[in-house]
Amino acid sequence: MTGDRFTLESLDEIVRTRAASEDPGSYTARLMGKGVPKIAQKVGEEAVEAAIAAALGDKAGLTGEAADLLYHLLVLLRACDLPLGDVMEELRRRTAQTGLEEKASRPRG
Ligand SMILES: N=c1c2ncn([C@@H]3O[C@H](COP(=O)(O)OP(=O)(O)OP(=O)(O)O)[C@@H](O)[C@H]3O)c2ncn1[C@@H]1O[C@H](COP(=O)(O)O)[C@@H](O)[C@H]1O
Repeated sequence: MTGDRFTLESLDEIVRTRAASEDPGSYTARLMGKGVPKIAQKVGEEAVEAAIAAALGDKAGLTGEAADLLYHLLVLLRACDLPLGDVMEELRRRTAQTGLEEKASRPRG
């Protein structure tokens, strides 16, 4: 049974609907209204909080911070008009090689 499966795509669909809503009670709509730089800042903050929770061995904290991070990343992708599917396709493409092979194929900066 897959009907009740909750995936990143499910959350992305919720974000899409709420971002387009003009509901004053929607955090998503309010955040979208603040623009890309503010949303990007939130992603950075949530990433740091998740990293700190992990470093402290705080598994419950990491669960919450990782959820915050993934949610805010989806809002950022939407604000940048970058479909989640494009990111998933990039991840799918990388499954053809190991992580170290992929790293070696990156242009050197
Ligand atoms: N998954 C989430 C989710 N995770 C975290 N958050 C919000 O992200 C915020 C992060 O908290 P912070 O303390 O870091 O930020 P803050 O102080 O509230 O905000 P700033 O003043 O820093 O901008 C909190 O307000 C959380 O409620 C989320 N808000 C919404 N969702 C999902 O989006 C759906 C739609 O939400 P609305 O758009 O609010 O209807 C919800 O039903 C959920 O499924």
